[in-house]
Amino acid sequence: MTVRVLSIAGSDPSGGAGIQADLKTFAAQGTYGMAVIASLTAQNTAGVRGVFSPPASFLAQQLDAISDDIAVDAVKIGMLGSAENIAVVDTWLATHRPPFVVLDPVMVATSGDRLLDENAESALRALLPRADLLTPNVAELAVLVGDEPARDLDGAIAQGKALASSTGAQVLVKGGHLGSAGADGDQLATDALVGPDGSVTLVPGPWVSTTNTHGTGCSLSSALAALRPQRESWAAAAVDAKAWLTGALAGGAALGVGQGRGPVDHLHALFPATFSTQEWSRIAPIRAAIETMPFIVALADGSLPWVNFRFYLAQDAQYLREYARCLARVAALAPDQDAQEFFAHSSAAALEAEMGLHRTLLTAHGESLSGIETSPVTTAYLDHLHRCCATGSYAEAAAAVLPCFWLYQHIGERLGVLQAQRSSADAHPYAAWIETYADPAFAAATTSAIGFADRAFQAGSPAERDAMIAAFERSSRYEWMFFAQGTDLPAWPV
Ligand SMILES: Nc1ncnc2c1ncn2[C@@H]1O[C@H](COP(=O)(O)OP(=O)(O)OP(=O)(O)O)[C@@H](O)[C@H]1O
Ligand SMILES: Cc1ncc(CO)c(N)n1
Repeated sequence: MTVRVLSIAGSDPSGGAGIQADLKTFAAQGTYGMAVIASLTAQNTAGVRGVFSPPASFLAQQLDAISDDIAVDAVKIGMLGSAENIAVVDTWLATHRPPFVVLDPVMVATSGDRLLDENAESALRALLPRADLLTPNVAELAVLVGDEPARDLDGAIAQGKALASSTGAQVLVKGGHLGSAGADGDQLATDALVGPDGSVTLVPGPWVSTTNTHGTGCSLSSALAALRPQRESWAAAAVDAKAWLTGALAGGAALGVGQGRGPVDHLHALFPATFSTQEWSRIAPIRAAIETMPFIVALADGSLPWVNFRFYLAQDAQYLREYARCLARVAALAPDQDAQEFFAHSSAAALEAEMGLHRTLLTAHGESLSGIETSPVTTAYLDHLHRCCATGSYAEAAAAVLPCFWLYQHIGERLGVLQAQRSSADAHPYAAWIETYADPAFAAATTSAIGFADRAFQAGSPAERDAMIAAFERSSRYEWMFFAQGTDLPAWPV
Protein backbone atom coordinates (compact mmCIF):
# COMPACT_ATOMS: atom_id res chain seq x y z
CA MET A 1 0.00 0.00 0.00
CA THR A 2 1.20 3.45 -0.78
CA VAL A 3 2.36 5.52 2.17
CA ARG A 4 -0.23 8.25 2.89
CA VAL A 5 1.21 11.51 4.12
CA LEU A 6 -0.64 14.62 5.24
CA SER A 7 0.60 18.18 5.34
CA ILE A 8 -1.09 20.70 7.62
CA ALA A 9 0.46 23.97 6.54
CA GLY A 10 0.12 27.28 4.73
CA SER A 11 -0.29 27.93 1.03
CA ASP A 12 2.49 29.52 -1.02
CA PRO A 13 0.91 30.48 -4.35
CA SER A 14 4.34 30.72 -5.98
CA GLY A 15 4.71 26.99 -5.42
CA GLY A 16 8.14 26.82 -3.79
CA ALA A 17 7.23 26.61 -0.10
CA GLY A 18 4.30 25.59 2.08
CA ILE A 19 1.60 23.16 0.99
CA GLN A 20 2.64 23.33 -2.65
CA ALA A 21 6.22 22.33 -1.83
CA ASP A 22 4.98 19.62 0.54
CA LEU A 23 2.80 17.94 -2.10
CA LYS A 24 5.60 17.97 -4.67
CA THR A 25 7.94 16.55 -2.05
CA PHE A 26 5.50 13.80 -1.09
CA ALA A 27 5.22 12.84 -4.77
CA ALA A 28 9.01 12.90 -5.16
CA GLN A 29 9.28 10.36 -2.32
CA GLY A 30 6.74 8.06 -3.97
CA THR A 31 4.01 8.69 -1.40
CA TYR A 32 0.35 9.71 -1.63
CA GLY A 33 0.11 13.33 -0.55
CA MET A 34 -2.75 15.14 1.19
CA ALA A 35 -2.98 18.74 2.31
CA VAL A 36 -5.04 20.61 4.86
CA ILE A 37 -4.60 24.35 4.40
CA ALA A 38 -4.28 26.18 7.71
CA SER A 39 -3.38 29.58 6.35
CA LEU A 40 -3.06 31.44 3.06
CA THR A 41 -0.16 33.66 2.14
CA ALA A 42 0.26 36.06 -0.75
CA GLN A 43 3.94 35.54 -1.48
CA ASN A 44 6.44 34.95 -4.22
CA THR A 45 10.16 34.29 -4.43
CA ALA A 46 10.87 37.86 -3.29
CA GLY A 47 8.87 37.83 -0.05
CA VAL A 48 5.55 37.61 1.77
CA ARG A 49 2.94 40.31 1.02
CA GLY A 50 0.06 39.12 3.14
CA VAL A 51 -1.27 36.38 5.38
CA PHE A 52 -4.89 35.33 5.84
CA SER A 53 -5.94 32.54 8.14
CA PRO A 54 -9.48 31.17 7.58
CA PRO A 55 -11.55 30.47 10.72
CA ALA A 56 -10.04 27.75 12.91
CA SER A 57 -13.38 25.87 12.78
CA PHE A 58 -12.77 25.32 9.06
CA LEU A 59 -9.33 23.90 9.77
CA ALA A 60 -11.02 21.45 12.16
CA GLN A 61 -13.56 20.53 9.46
CA GLN A 62 -10.77 19.80 6.96
CA LEU A 63 -8.89 17.64 9.47
CA ASP A 64 -12.00 15.68 10.37
CA ALA A 65 -12.77 15.10 6.70
CA ILE A 66 -9.39 13.40 6.38
CA SER A 67 -9.40 11.34 9.54
CA ASP A 68 -13.03 10.22 9.11
CA ASP A 69 -12.03 8.54 5.88
CA ILE A 70 -8.30 7.98 5.46
CA ALA A 71 -5.59 6.35 7.57
CA VAL A 72 -2.65 8.74 7.72
CA ASP A 73 0.83 7.19 7.99
CA ALA A 74 2.69 10.42 8.73
CA VAL A 75 1.94 14.09 9.13
CA LYS A 76 4.02 17.16 8.54
CA ILE A 77 2.89 20.30 10.32
CA GLY A 78 4.06 23.62 8.92
CA MET A 79 2.72 27.16 9.04
CA LEU A 80 -0.36 27.28 11.26
CA GLY A 81 -0.67 31.08 11.38
CA SER A 82 -2.68 31.61 14.57
CA ALA A 83 -3.08 30.42 18.16
CA GLU A 84 -6.62 29.23 17.32
CA ASN A 85 -5.30 27.01 14.53
CA ILE A 86 -2.60 25.63 16.81
CA ALA A 87 -5.28 24.70 19.36
CA VAL A 88 -7.27 22.86 16.66
CA VAL A 89 -4.23 20.85 15.58
CA ASP A 90 -3.43 20.08 19.22
CA THR A 91 -6.93 18.69 19.76
CA TRP A 92 -6.82 16.70 16.52
CA LEU A 93 -3.47 15.15 17.40
CA ALA A 94 -4.79 14.16 20.83
CA THR A 95 -7.30 11.80 19.19
CA HIS A 96 -5.97 11.09 15.68
CA ARG A 97 -2.21 11.16 16.07
CA PRO A 98 -0.59 9.41 13.08
CA PRO A 99 2.42 7.14 13.78
CA PHE A 100 4.92 9.80 12.71
CA VAL A 101 4.63 13.54 13.34
CA VAL A 102 7.11 16.10 11.99
CA LEU A 103 6.62 19.65 13.16
CA ASP A 104 8.31 22.51 11.34
CA PRO A 105 7.79 25.43 13.74
CA VAL A 106 7.26 28.05 11.05
CA MET A 107 7.42 31.52 12.57
CA VAL A 108 9.52 33.66 10.26
CA ALA A 109 10.19 33.14 6.52
CA THR A 110 13.72 33.18 5.12
CA SER A 111 12.85 36.64 3.76
CA GLY A 112 12.38 37.81 7.38
CA ASP A 113 8.59 38.10 7.14
CA ARG A 114 6.50 36.89 10.09
CA LEU A 115 4.31 33.86 9.41
CA LEU A 116 2.89 33.41 12.91
CA ASP A 117 0.98 35.86 15.13
CA GLU A 118 3.24 37.12 17.90
CA ASN A 119 0.74 36.00 20.54
CA ALA A 120 0.77 32.48 19.08
CA GLU A 121 4.37 31.71 19.95
CA SER A 122 3.54 30.28 23.37
CA ALA A 123 0.75 28.15 21.86
CA LEU A 124 3.22 26.76 19.34
CA ARG A 125 5.70 26.02 22.13
CA ALA A 126 3.01 23.99 23.90
CA LEU A 127 2.33 21.97 20.73
CA LEU A 128 5.95 20.85 20.29
CA PRO A 129 5.85 17.85 22.67
CA ARG A 130 3.19 16.25 20.45
CA ALA A 131 5.77 15.84 17.66
CA ASP A 132 8.34 13.10 17.10
CA LEU A 133 10.65 15.40 15.19
CA LEU A 134 11.08 19.19 15.18
CA THR A 135 12.79 21.00 12.29
CA PRO A 136 13.40 24.61 13.38
CA ASN A 137 15.77 26.78 11.37
CA VAL A 138 18.51 28.65 13.23
CA ALA A 139 16.31 31.67 13.92
CA GLU A 140 13.34 29.61 15.11
CA LEU A 141 15.57 27.44 17.29
CA ALA A 142 16.88 30.55 19.02
CA VAL A 143 13.36 31.89 19.68
CA LEU A 144 12.20 28.52 21.01
CA VAL A 145 15.05 28.24 23.54
CA GLY A 146 15.02 31.97 24.36
CA ASP A 147 18.56 32.61 23.17
CA GLU A 148 20.44 34.55 20.50
CA PRO A 149 20.70 32.85 17.06
CA ALA A 150 23.63 30.41 16.99
CA ARG A 151 26.62 31.49 14.93
CA ASP A 152 28.02 28.04 14.26
CA LEU A 153 26.84 24.44 14.11
CA ASP A 154 28.09 23.61 17.64
CA GLY A 155 26.09 26.49 19.07
CA ALA A 156 22.99 25.37 17.17
CA ILE A 157 23.47 21.77 18.38
CA ALA A 158 23.67 22.98 21.98
CA GLN A 159 20.35 24.80 21.50
CA GLY A 160 18.93 21.72 19.76
CA LYS A 161 19.81 19.61 22.81
CA ALA A 162 17.99 22.06 25.08
CA LEU A 163 14.89 21.96 22.85
CA ALA A 164 14.96 18.15 22.51
CA SER A 165 15.26 17.68 26.24
CA SER A 166 12.45 20.14 27.06
CA THR A 167 10.04 18.69 24.47
CA GLY A 168 10.98 15.01 24.41
CA ALA A 169 11.11 15.23 20.60
CA GLN A 170 14.07 14.72 18.32
CA VAL A 171 15.35 17.96 16.81
CA LEU A 172 16.84 18.28 13.36
CA VAL A 173 19.23 21.21 13.66
CA LYS A 174 19.57 22.79 10.21
CA GLY A 175 23.05 24.08 9.69
CA GLY A 176 22.53 25.05 6.05
CA HIS A 177 22.65 28.81 6.60
CA LEU A 178 25.64 28.47 8.92
CA GLY A 179 27.94 26.54 6.59
CA SER A 180 30.84 24.43 7.87
CA ALA A 181 34.13 23.22 6.54
CA GLY A 182 34.78 19.58 5.63
CA ALA A 183 38.05 17.71 6.26
CA ASP A 184 39.39 18.65 2.83
CA GLY A 185 38.29 22.27 3.15
CA ASP A 186 35.10 21.85 1.09
CA GLN A 187 32.21 23.93 2.29
CA LEU A 188 29.47 21.78 3.79
CA ALA A 189 25.85 22.30 4.78
CA THR A 190 25.71 20.01 7.80
CA ASP A 191 22.52 19.28 9.71
CA ALA A 192 22.42 17.39 13.01
CA LEU A 193 19.79 15.09 14.47
CA VAL A 194 19.67 15.64 18.22
CA GLY A 195 17.80 13.26 20.53
CA PRO A 196 16.11 14.07 23.87
CA ASP A 197 18.83 11.96 25.49
CA GLY A 198 21.49 14.32 24.12
CA SER A 199 22.59 12.00 21.28
CA VAL A 200 23.85 13.77 18.16
CA THR A 201 23.95 12.31 14.63
CA LEU A 202 25.58 14.56 12.07
CA VAL A 203 23.91 14.63 8.64
CA PRO A 204 26.49 16.19 6.35
CA GLY A 205 25.81 17.34 2.82
CA PRO A 206 27.67 19.41 0.26
CA TRP A 207 27.09 23.15 0.17
CA VAL A 208 25.21 24.04 -3.02
CA SER A 209 26.12 27.41 -4.46
CA THR A 210 22.67 28.67 -5.49
CA THR A 211 20.15 31.40 -4.76
CA ASN A 212 17.32 28.88 -5.19
CA THR A 213 16.66 28.24 -1.52
CA HIS A 214 13.02 29.32 -1.17
CA GLY A 215 11.14 26.60 0.69
CA THR A 216 14.11 24.41 1.63
CA GLY A 217 12.85 24.11 5.21
CA CYS A 218 9.31 23.09 4.16
CA SER A 219 10.67 20.63 1.63
CA LEU A 220 13.09 19.02 4.08
CA SER A 221 10.45 18.54 6.78
CA SER A 222 7.93 17.05 4.36
CA ALA A 223 10.60 14.73 2.90
CA LEU A 224 11.29 13.53 6.46
CA ALA A 225 7.59 12.84 7.05
CA ALA A 226 7.28 10.97 3.73
CA LEU A 227 10.46 8.94 4.21
CA ARG A 228 10.12 7.96 7.88
CA PRO A 229 7.38 5.30 7.28
CA GLN A 230 9.68 3.86 4.58
CA ARG A 231 12.87 3.81 6.72
CA GLU A 232 14.09 2.23 9.97
CA SER A 233 14.82 5.42 11.88
CA TRP A 234 14.76 9.20 11.79
CA ALA A 235 18.51 9.14 11.16
CA ALA A 236 18.07 6.98 8.05
CA ALA A 237 15.20 9.19 6.84
CA ALA A 238 17.31 12.31 7.47
CA VAL A 239 20.24 11.01 5.41
CA ASP A 240 17.98 10.24 2.43
CA ALA A 241 15.95 13.46 2.78
CA LYS A 242 19.17 15.46 2.82
CA ALA A 243 20.53 13.73 -0.30
CA TRP A 244 17.24 14.39 -2.11
CA LEU A 245 17.24 18.06 -1.03
CA THR A 246 20.81 18.50 -2.25
CA GLY A 247 19.71 17.35 -5.72
CA ALA A 248 16.67 19.64 -5.55
CA LEU A 249 18.87 22.62 -4.59
CA ALA A 250 21.28 21.88 -7.44
CA GLY A 251 18.42 21.68 -9.96
CA GLY A 252 16.60 24.82 -8.78
CA ALA A 253 18.32 27.39 -10.99
CA ALA A 254 17.43 25.51 -14.17
CA LEU A 255 13.71 25.95 -13.38
CA GLY A 256 14.07 29.66 -14.13
CA VAL A 257 11.24 30.55 -11.72
CA GLY A 258 11.00 34.01 -10.13
CA GLN A 259 13.17 37.09 -9.71
CA GLY A 260 14.04 36.58 -6.03
CA ARG A 261 15.26 33.51 -4.16
CA GLY A 262 13.84 30.89 -6.50
CA PRO A 263 12.44 27.47 -5.54
CA VAL A 264 14.23 24.14 -5.50
CA ASP A 265 13.42 21.47 -8.12
CA HIS A 266 11.39 18.99 -6.10
CA LEU A 267 10.94 16.59 -9.01
CA HIS A 268 14.54 16.68 -10.25
CA ALA A 269 14.91 12.90 -10.00
CA LEU A 270 11.74 12.24 -12.02
CA PHE A 271 12.54 14.68 -14.79
CA PRO A 272 16.30 15.13 -15.04
CA ALA A 273 17.29 18.44 -16.57
CA THR A 274 17.77 18.38 -20.33
CA PHE A 275 20.86 19.63 -22.13
CA SER A 276 19.05 22.81 -23.12
CA THR A 277 17.64 23.74 -19.69
CA GLN A 278 20.96 23.04 -18.04
CA GLU A 279 22.96 25.01 -20.61
CA TRP A 280 20.50 27.90 -20.74
CA SER A 281 20.93 28.33 -17.03
CA ARG A 282 24.71 27.89 -17.27
CA ILE A 283 25.00 30.73 -19.79
CA ALA A 284 22.84 33.04 -17.63
CA PRO A 285 25.79 35.43 -17.11
CA ILE A 286 26.34 35.63 -20.88
CA ARG A 287 22.63 36.25 -21.46
CA ALA A 288 22.64 38.97 -18.82
CA ALA A 289 25.71 40.56 -20.43
CA ILE A 290 24.02 40.57 -23.85
CA GLU A 291 20.73 41.94 -22.52
CA THR A 292 22.48 44.90 -20.90
CA MET A 293 25.29 45.62 -23.35
CA PRO A 294 25.38 49.08 -24.96
CA PHE A 295 24.86 47.70 -28.47
CA ILE A 296 21.63 45.88 -27.54
CA VAL A 297 20.30 48.66 -25.29
CA ALA A 298 20.82 51.20 -28.08
CA LEU A 299 19.40 48.81 -30.70
CA ALA A 300 16.32 48.39 -28.49
CA ASP A 301 15.60 52.09 -28.09
CA GLY A 302 16.60 52.98 -31.65
CA SER A 303 19.46 55.26 -30.58
CA LEU A 304 22.18 53.03 -32.07
CA PRO A 305 24.04 55.13 -34.64
CA TRP A 306 23.78 53.86 -38.20
CA VAL A 307 27.58 53.56 -38.43
CA ASN A 308 27.53 50.96 -35.67
CA PHE A 309 24.53 49.10 -37.01
CA ARG A 310 25.99 49.14 -40.53
CA PHE A 311 29.21 47.60 -39.22
CA TYR A 312 27.24 44.91 -37.40
CA LEU A 313 25.04 44.20 -40.45
CA ALA A 314 28.02 43.93 -42.78
CA GLN A 315 29.78 41.52 -40.41
CA ASP A 316 26.59 39.57 -39.91
CA ALA A 317 26.16 39.18 -43.67
CA GLN A 318 29.67 37.67 -43.79
CA TYR A 319 28.73 35.50 -40.85
CA LEU A 320 25.44 34.28 -42.34
CA ARG A 321 27.01 33.06 -45.57
CA GLU A 322 29.39 30.79 -43.63
CA TYR A 323 26.83 29.94 -40.95
CA ALA A 324 24.57 28.67 -43.75
CA ARG A 325 27.40 26.37 -44.90
CA CYS A 326 27.71 25.08 -41.33
CA LEU A 327 23.97 24.41 -41.12
CA ALA A 328 24.22 22.51 -44.39
CA ARG A 329 26.97 20.38 -42.84
CA VAL A 330 24.75 19.68 -39.80
CA ALA A 331 22.08 18.57 -42.29
CA ALA A 332 24.63 16.27 -43.92
CA LEU A 333 25.49 14.75 -40.53
CA ALA A 334 21.86 14.46 -39.39
CA PRO A 335 20.83 10.99 -38.16
CA ASP A 336 17.25 11.14 -39.48
CA GLN A 337 15.18 12.83 -42.14
CA ASP A 338 13.46 15.27 -39.74
CA ALA A 339 16.80 16.65 -38.59
CA GLN A 340 18.16 16.69 -42.13
CA GLU A 341 15.15 18.63 -43.41
CA PHE A 342 15.25 21.06 -40.51
CA PHE A 343 18.93 21.96 -40.85
CA ALA A 344 18.82 22.08 -44.66
CA HIS A 345 15.81 24.37 -44.47
CA SER A 346 17.52 26.53 -41.83
CA SER A 347 20.57 26.81 -44.05
CA ALA A 348 18.44 28.11 -46.90
CA ALA A 349 16.55 30.46 -44.57
CA ALA A 350 19.80 31.97 -43.28
CA LEU A 351 20.71 32.89 -46.85
CA GLU A 352 17.28 33.90 -48.08
CA ALA A 353 15.46 35.47 -45.17
CA GLU A 354 18.22 36.73 -42.88
CA MET A 355 20.79 37.74 -45.45
CA GLY A 356 17.95 39.19 -47.53
CA LEU A 357 17.05 41.40 -44.58
CA HIS A 358 20.63 42.61 -44.29
CA ARG A 359 20.85 43.29 -48.00
CA THR A 360 17.60 45.29 -47.90
CA LEU A 361 18.71 47.31 -44.87
CA LEU A 362 22.13 48.09 -46.35
CA THR A 363 20.90 48.93 -49.85
CA ALA A 364 18.24 51.22 -48.38
CA HIS A 365 21.22 53.27 -47.15
CA GLY A 366 22.99 53.02 -50.48
CA GLU A 367 25.47 50.42 -49.25
CA SER A 368 26.29 47.03 -50.71
CA LEU A 369 27.35 43.66 -49.37
CA SER A 370 30.42 43.42 -51.55
CA GLY A 371 34.00 44.18 -50.54
CA ILE A 372 33.47 43.70 -46.81
CA GLU A 373 36.50 42.62 -44.83
CA THR A 374 35.76 40.00 -42.20
CA SER A 375 36.60 41.22 -38.68
CA PRO A 376 38.73 39.20 -36.23
CA VAL A 377 35.74 38.38 -34.01
CA THR A 378 33.62 37.27 -36.97
CA THR A 379 36.53 35.14 -38.19
CA ALA A 380 37.04 33.55 -34.79
CA TYR A 381 33.35 32.69 -34.37
CA LEU A 382 33.20 31.21 -37.88
CA ASP A 383 36.41 29.22 -37.38
CA HIS A 384 34.86 27.71 -34.27
CA LEU A 385 31.62 26.82 -36.08
CA HIS A 386 33.45 25.40 -39.09
CA ARG A 387 35.66 23.29 -36.84
CA CYS A 388 32.70 21.88 -34.90
CA CYS A 389 30.72 21.16 -38.08
CA ALA A 390 33.63 19.81 -40.13
CA THR A 391 35.40 17.63 -37.57
CA GLY A 392 32.81 17.16 -34.81
CA SER A 393 29.91 14.76 -34.49
CA TYR A 394 26.34 15.69 -35.44
CA ALA A 395 25.70 16.29 -31.73
CA GLU A 396 28.58 18.74 -31.36
CA ALA A 397 27.64 20.54 -34.57
CA ALA A 398 23.98 20.83 -33.52
CA ALA A 399 25.09 22.32 -30.18
CA ALA A 400 27.49 24.76 -31.84
CA VAL A 401 24.84 26.28 -34.12
CA LEU A 402 22.16 26.47 -31.39
CA PRO A 403 23.11 29.78 -29.69
CA CYS A 404 22.69 31.58 -33.01
CA PHE A 405 19.03 30.54 -33.02
CA TRP A 406 18.35 30.80 -29.35
CA LEU A 407 20.07 34.02 -28.32
CA TYR A 408 18.64 35.86 -31.35
CA GLN A 409 15.17 34.54 -30.62
CA HIS A 410 15.59 35.58 -26.97
CA ILE A 411 16.80 39.09 -27.81
CA GLY A 412 14.26 39.41 -30.64
CA GLU A 413 11.42 38.53 -28.30
CA ARG A 414 12.58 41.04 -25.65
CA LEU A 415 13.00 43.81 -28.21
CA GLY A 416 9.67 42.88 -29.80
CA VAL A 417 7.93 43.36 -26.44
CA LEU A 418 9.54 46.79 -26.01
CA GLN A 419 8.61 47.66 -29.58
CA ALA A 420 4.96 46.72 -28.97
CA GLN A 421 4.87 49.07 -25.96
CA ARG A 422 6.02 52.00 -28.08
CA SER A 423 3.42 54.17 -29.76
CA SER A 424 3.21 53.35 -33.46
CA ALA A 425 3.94 57.01 -34.21
CA ASP A 426 7.60 56.69 -33.15
CA ALA A 427 9.10 54.88 -36.11
CA HIS A 428 11.97 52.66 -35.01
CA PRO A 429 14.91 52.78 -37.44
CA TYR A 430 15.64 49.07 -36.99
CA ALA A 431 12.03 47.78 -36.76
CA ALA A 432 12.55 45.31 -39.63
CA TRP A 433 15.47 43.68 -37.81
CA ILE A 434 13.43 43.36 -34.60
CA GLU A 435 10.42 41.95 -36.49
CA THR A 436 12.54 39.24 -38.13
CA TYR A 437 13.83 37.90 -34.82
CA ALA A 438 10.61 38.49 -32.83
CA ASP A 439 8.67 36.52 -35.47
CA PRO A 440 6.80 33.48 -34.04
CA ALA A 441 8.14 31.44 -36.99
CA PHE A 442 11.68 32.11 -35.79
CA ALA A 443 10.62 31.07 -32.27
CA ALA A 444 9.23 27.82 -33.72
CA ALA A 445 12.50 27.14 -35.54
CA THR A 446 14.38 27.79 -32.30
CA THR A 447 12.18 25.32 -30.43
CA SER A 448 12.97 22.71 -33.09
CA ALA A 449 16.71 23.42 -32.91
CA ILE A 450 16.57 23.01 -29.11
CA GLY A 451 14.69 19.73 -29.48
CA PHE A 452 17.24 18.32 -31.94
CA ALA A 453 20.11 19.27 -29.62
CA ASP A 454 18.35 17.69 -26.63
CA ARG A 455 17.76 14.44 -28.50
CA ALA A 456 21.37 14.37 -29.72
CA PHE A 457 22.51 14.87 -26.11
CA GLN A 458 20.32 12.03 -24.90
CA ALA A 459 21.71 9.70 -27.54
CA GLY A 460 25.29 11.01 -27.21
CA SER A 461 28.32 9.32 -25.68
CA PRO A 462 29.94 11.02 -22.63
CA ALA A 463 32.61 12.48 -24.95
CA GLU A 464 29.97 13.81 -27.35
CA ARG A 465 28.04 15.33 -24.45
CA ASP A 466 31.16 17.13 -23.19
CA ALA A 467 31.83 18.38 -26.71
CA MET A 468 28.23 19.67 -26.98
CA ILE A 469 28.52 21.60 -23.72
CA ALA A 470 31.85 23.14 -24.74
CA ALA A 471 30.62 24.02 -28.25
CA PHE A 472 27.38 25.59 -26.98
CA GLU A 473 29.13 27.71 -24.38
CA ARG A 474 31.82 28.86 -26.80
CA SER A 475 29.28 29.86 -29.43
CA SER A 476 27.29 31.75 -26.78
CA ARG A 477 30.40 33.66 -25.77
CA TYR A 478 31.08 34.50 -29.44
CA GLU A 479 27.52 35.79 -29.81
CA TRP A 480 28.24 38.29 -27.05
CA MET A 481 31.56 39.29 -28.65
CA PHE A 482 29.86 39.61 -32.02
CA PHE A 483 27.44 42.22 -30.71
CA ALA A 484 30.18 43.88 -28.66
CA GLN A 485 32.32 44.55 -31.73
CA GLY A 486 29.42 46.63 -33.06
CA THR A 487 30.10 49.35 -30.50
CA ASP A 488 33.85 48.93 -30.23
CA LEU A 489 34.44 51.31 -33.12
CA PRO A 490 36.56 53.01 -34.65
CA ALA A 491 35.05 50.80 -37.23
CA TRP A 492 36.76 47.98 -38.97
CA PRO A 493 36.68 49.11 -42.58
CA VAL A 494 33.42 48.03 -44.20
N1 LIG B 1 23.09 26.43 0.01
C1 LIG B 1 22.79 25.26 0.58
N2 LIG B 1 23.44 24.14 0.21
C2 LIG B 1 23.12 22.95 0.74
N3 LIG B 1 22.15 22.80 1.65
C3 LIG B 1 21.45 23.88 2.05
C4 LIG B 1 21.73 25.16 1.54
N4 LIG B 1 20.86 26.06 2.13
C5 LIG B 1 20.08 25.34 2.94
N5 LIG B 1 20.43 24.03 2.92
C6 LIG B 1 19.78 22.91 3.63
O1 LIG B 1 18.39 23.09 3.47
C7 LIG B 1 17.69 22.59 4.61
C8 LIG B 1 16.79 23.67 5.15
O2 LIG B 1 17.56 24.54 5.91
P1 LIG B 1 17.25 26.06 6.15
O3 LIG B 1 17.97 26.46 7.39
O4 LIG B 1 17.52 26.79 4.89
O5 LIG B 1 15.70 26.02 6.42
P2 LIG B 1 14.63 27.17 6.54
O6 LIG B 1 15.26 28.46 6.92
O7 LIG B 1 13.55 26.65 7.41
O8 LIG B 1 14.13 27.29 5.04
P3 LIG B 1 12.84 28.10 4.47
O9 LIG B 1 12.37 29.04 5.52
O10 LIG B 1 13.40 28.79 3.22
O11 LIG B 1 11.85 27.08 4.09
C9 LIG B 1 18.79 22.10 5.54
O12 LIG B 1 19.00 20.73 5.32
C10 LIG B 1 20.00 22.89 5.11
O13 LIG B 1 21.18 22.25 5.47
C1 LIG C 1 3.24 28.94 3.35
C2 LIG C 1 4.64 28.98 3.82
N1 LIG C 1 5.03 28.12 4.77
C3 LIG C 1 6.31 28.16 5.21
C4 LIG C 1 7.21 29.05 4.70
C5 LIG C 1 8.65 29.08 5.20
O1 LIG C 1 9.56 29.01 4.22
C6 LIG C 1 6.76 29.93 3.70
N2 LIG C 1 7.57 30.85 3.14
N3 LIG C 1 5.46 29.87 3.29
